[in-house]
Amino acid sequence: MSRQIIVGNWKMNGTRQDTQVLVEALVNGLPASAPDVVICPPFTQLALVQPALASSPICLGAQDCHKDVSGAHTGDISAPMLSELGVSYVILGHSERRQEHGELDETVREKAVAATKAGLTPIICIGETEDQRESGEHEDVLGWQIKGSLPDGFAGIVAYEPIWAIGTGLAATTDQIAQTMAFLRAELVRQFGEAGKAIKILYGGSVNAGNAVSVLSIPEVAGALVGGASLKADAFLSIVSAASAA
Ligand SMILES: O=C[C@H](O)COP(=O)(O)O
Repeated sequence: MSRQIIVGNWKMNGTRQDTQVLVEALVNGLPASAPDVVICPPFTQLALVQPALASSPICLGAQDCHKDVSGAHTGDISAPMLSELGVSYVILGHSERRQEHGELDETVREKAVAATKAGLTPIICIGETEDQRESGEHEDVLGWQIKGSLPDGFAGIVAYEPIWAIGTGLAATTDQIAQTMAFLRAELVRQFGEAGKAIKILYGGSVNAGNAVSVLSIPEVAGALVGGASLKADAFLSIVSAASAA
């Protein structure tokens, strides 16, 4: 299997002091045989974190970007602005933005095009609700999200995050993850042909130091998108080490 990638999504957390302490611990504690590691602080911390990563293989990511390069979009940040800050990955279509901001698949797709043009690697999030999982609609929902959110020629990363597992401490079971990953791989090949085989698929949703080894050992799981556990250096480094061993 190609190198795994562990992405830490800090969400709306972190004072400057917290950030300095966390980043120093991650840089100093990163194992020698680490997988690819990306940390995604809030926008306000990007300029602070970037220099701290200068001598580290840890990459800088952002939690969203606008589809336009500039314009009358109050409160938004463009992909070129992120690129200027040394950002190389960007999370798009996270369920917390789809739900809180009514973000549509089409918007996510347009953002992915803009991010790629700016030299960023898009990490596009998809996931079903608890009701959709319980009613057996989840594969239909995920198929539509893949078809609607990923642009032609997509060469970024997909993160499968069942909404009902985010922030709950209850990750999907290894069987649920394995079945869904196999489905997503088939959908990616259906949409992109051979290129669909190379698109990395991450799992996100209550990944922690206790379940990381089992989750990251599942076929087709190319890494993890980690929320809460990414805010604690020891927990996040345990997940990174688990990826090294997977
Ligand atoms: O982006 C990260 C996902 O929302 C997972 O968050 P979590 O690890 O706190 O469940």
